[in-house]
Order: sequence, then structure tokens, then C-alpha cells
Amino acid sequence: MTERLLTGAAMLGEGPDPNWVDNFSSFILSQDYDQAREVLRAAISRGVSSQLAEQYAKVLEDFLQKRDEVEHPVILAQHDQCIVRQTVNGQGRGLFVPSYQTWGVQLWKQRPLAFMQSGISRRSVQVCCACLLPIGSLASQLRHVGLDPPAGAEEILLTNGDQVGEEGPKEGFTPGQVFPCAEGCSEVFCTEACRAWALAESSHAILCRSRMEPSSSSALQSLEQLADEADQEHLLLLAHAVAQMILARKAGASEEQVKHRFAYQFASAPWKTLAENETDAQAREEWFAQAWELLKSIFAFEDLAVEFLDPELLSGLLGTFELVNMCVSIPHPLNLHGPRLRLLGEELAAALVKLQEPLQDSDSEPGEEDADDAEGEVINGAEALESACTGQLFENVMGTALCEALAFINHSCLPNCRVEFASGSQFEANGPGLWLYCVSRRPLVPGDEVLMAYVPSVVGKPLEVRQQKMKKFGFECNCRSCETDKVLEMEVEPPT
Ligand SMILES: C[S@@+](CC[C@H](N)C(=O)[O-])C[C@H]1O[C@@H](n2cnc3c(N)ncnc32)[C@H](O)[C@@H]1O
Repeated sequence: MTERLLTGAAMLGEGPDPNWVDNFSSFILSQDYDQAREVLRAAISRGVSSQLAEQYAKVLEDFLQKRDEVEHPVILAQHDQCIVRQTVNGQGRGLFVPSYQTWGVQLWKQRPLAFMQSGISRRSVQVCCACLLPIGSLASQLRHVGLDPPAGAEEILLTNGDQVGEEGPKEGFTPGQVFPCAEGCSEVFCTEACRAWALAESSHAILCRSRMEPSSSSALQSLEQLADEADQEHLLLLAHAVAQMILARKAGASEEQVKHRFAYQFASAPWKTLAENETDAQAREEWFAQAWELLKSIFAFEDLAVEFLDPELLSGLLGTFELVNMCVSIPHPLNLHGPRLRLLGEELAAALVKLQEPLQDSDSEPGEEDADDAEGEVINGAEALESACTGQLFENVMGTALCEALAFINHSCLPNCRVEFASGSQFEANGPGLWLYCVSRRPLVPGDEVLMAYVPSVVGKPLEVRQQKMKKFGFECNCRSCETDKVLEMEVEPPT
């Protein structure tokens, strides 16, 4: 840490302002905490020792805490190192750090309230139903998409950083081993722990086909089809969210507590009102009506479902998914096996092209050039094998997740945190299943808002491009970086 600071200072070629402590103190005394924070931030970036930074951050933290007790008494929620409270820049609520956090610190980690693998991703990669990590071998993955694996494919076993990381393999994980659902449905798991957890605590506890009555199971299948055909995976996420709400009730939470936790605490709007135009609004109305009927059949045998099968609640939940959901994106471990894949040659090349087929049906807009929006291209066998061997062929596992802490993080084109996915093994004391965690990308001083880039590719792009991108998220970005650039753009050239 000290080394990093010193390196940073050396790069800047100067140390902190010799008067920074005096300036900091006088801003504190005049209760100008924003200025005090900036002085501290500048001192940190100019190489002040981490010990000193922490000491003065603590001073700021104490003063801010006292101010908040008097002026902004409402802490709406707490998530590990972060609190949720109102912002002062018109962005509604936001996530803040009350205390100093250095680089690379884990700010929070959580299991999503509800999550699922996207339909298109489900067809092309077989994952653990609990943690969404791809499992099995190249052979089982090819079989999953209906292809005959070439000789040697059985030996290429899937592991990735999360299953076999620096700390050793995930507990109970054996590369290549697949645990089928104990109830006999077609879902699979990477460990016994993931399987047991999913059958007790995840939406699979209720949506396991082998546990459902035939009419409910066939309604779930119809909902999957509807979500696919309408290209609206959130319709299916509704079923997972309702299942999780029922489980939370069964675990002892009251109806109001559950509704608050899964729905009312989040930004929301009726789904139809978020449509881009009248035609889309009408289509949404029809899809919702169909989904509504199917949800009633899916949960017909769950007594507690009646509390949540309320069209207003569910339409609001769909609106919430659209406003605050996180796109799941987990790297495919087969991309790590490049050199070994080359040995499988022609036969594999043919299979790989087929493997890519479902993913070529991308829905990005023509003309989009960013990597995260790139449209699938049709490729031939040789090209497929080449990109497989160079670790670029296999698409990330895609899905969608509703996560509490994440839903309160506002966007910035200059983010100070990143959000990642991890299986249970990545951090000590995690349980099985999918986890999201948030890590600081630079030192955060008390009162700083935690900000992420909703679209990572906006970072470093011109203002116009950034504004355009964020408009697709339904708001005009007024992050610090955009506000500064807007002011600079307004400046006219001085007369010559
Ligand atoms: C994931 S939510 C963040 C929490 C939200 N502020 C709240 O009060 O629940 C995303 C919403 O926050 C607002 N927002 C986030 N970042 C913003 C930004 N950079 N500029 C303007 N509004 C923003 C937008 O209304 C957006 O739809």
C-alpha cells in the first residue's frame, strides 16, 4: 500500500501540499466537509502515507457522522462497509462509505435476491444452477448443445479462477464432476454444497421440475418460451423472484418485510410506462397478461404465493428489474484451454462452429462498435478453432440478477468501484451459490459516494458518446465527469 502511494507520488513528481493539514483543519472547523474531503483526496493522490491518510480520514468520518446525525439522520440501509442515503445531486438515493477505504478493498458482498442464466446462454453453456459457473468437460459441454464430442474432449475439464483459484480448489469441487439435481430434474451443480443450497434456499427449491406438479412445470416451460420469444428475460426472472419471496416468508419474514426487501425499497415504475414507444407499451401489456396467467399456474400449489401474485407488485418489479438489475457476465473457462484445444483439430473445429450458432443471434444494434455490444459474426471452422485456441471463442455466461446493494449504486463515467461475480470459494466464509462483490478502485474518503460504470466502455469516451449510451438507461448522466465536460463545452473561444 505504502509502496503504491510512493509510486503514485513519484509519478506525479511532487509530494503533498506542505499546508494540507492546516487547510484540511480549517475546512473542518468551518464545516466545509466537501472541501476538507478534496484536500485529503489530493494529499492521498500526492503520496501522503497511508497511516496519515487513515488518521485524517477518521477525523473527517467523525465530523461527518456528527453532521449526519443532525442534518441527514436517515440511513436507509447498511450493506457491509456502505450505507444507503439520499444524494444531494438529484440522483435519488446512493451508496456511500462512512469511513476511509483504501484501494482494492471489498466494500460489500452479497448473494443476489433473484438471478437466472439467460435463455440463449442456457442453450450454449451448461452451468451450475446455483453459482452459474460452467462445469463438466469440453465433451459434456458439446453434448449439452447436441454435438458429438471429438476424441480427447473428455480430458479437457472445466475449471476457472473461482473453482480452482489461488487459494486452491473450491471445497468439494473436482474438475469435470457434475452433480445432477437430487430430485431428478435436468439441472446440474458443481459441488454437493451448491446442490444442497439450491434445493433448500434458491428459487430452485420451488422451481425444480421434479418437485413441481405437471401443470405448474408446463406453465414454467411456457413462461420460458414467452420470455425467449418476446426477448424479455425479466418475465422469467419474475418467477425466480416470486419463488425467493415465498422462501423468505417460509423462513419467517413477514409479508411486509419480504415485499419491502424484494420490491418496495428499489427504484420502480410500472413496466409499461418504461416502454420506448406506444407499440412497445402495447406489446408489454400483452406479454404481461400472458406472464400473469402463467405465474398463477406455476405457483398454484404454493399457499403463500397469493401474497405476491398481485399485478401491481409484479409490474413494478419488472420496472425495477429494468431500472436496477445487473447483467451477469462470467468468463467461460474453456477460453483458458486454448493450446490443448488445438490438438483436437478438424473435428473440434466443426463442432465449435455449431457451438457458436445460438450466440450469433445477438440483439445489439447495428453500428455499435463497443466490445460489450459487439454483434456475433458468422465464422467458419478454421476461424472458430483459431479463436478457441487463442482463448476468444467461448462467450461469457450471461444472465440477470437483482442485488440489494448494487441496486443503489449510481453510475459515473469515472467510477471508483467495480462489481464482480464469484462462487463461494473466492472469499472465506462465503456459502455456496452465486455471489456479487464490490471492490474499491481507488482510496475512498468518508462521505464518498460509491460509483460504478453501468457500461464499462463509456470510461474515456467523449461526452457525447457517454451521454448517448446512458440515455439508453433512461437518464441523462449528470456524473461529475459529465458535468465538468458540459461546462467545458460551453466555454467559447476568447476573441482574437
Ligand atoms: C441503479 S439505480 C441507482 C439508485 C437510485 N438512485 C435510487 O434512488 O434508487 C439507477 C437510477 O439512478 C439514477 N442515476 C444513476 N446514475 C445516474 C447519473 N450518473 N446521472 C443521473 N441519474 C443517475 C437514475 O435515475 C437511474 O435510473
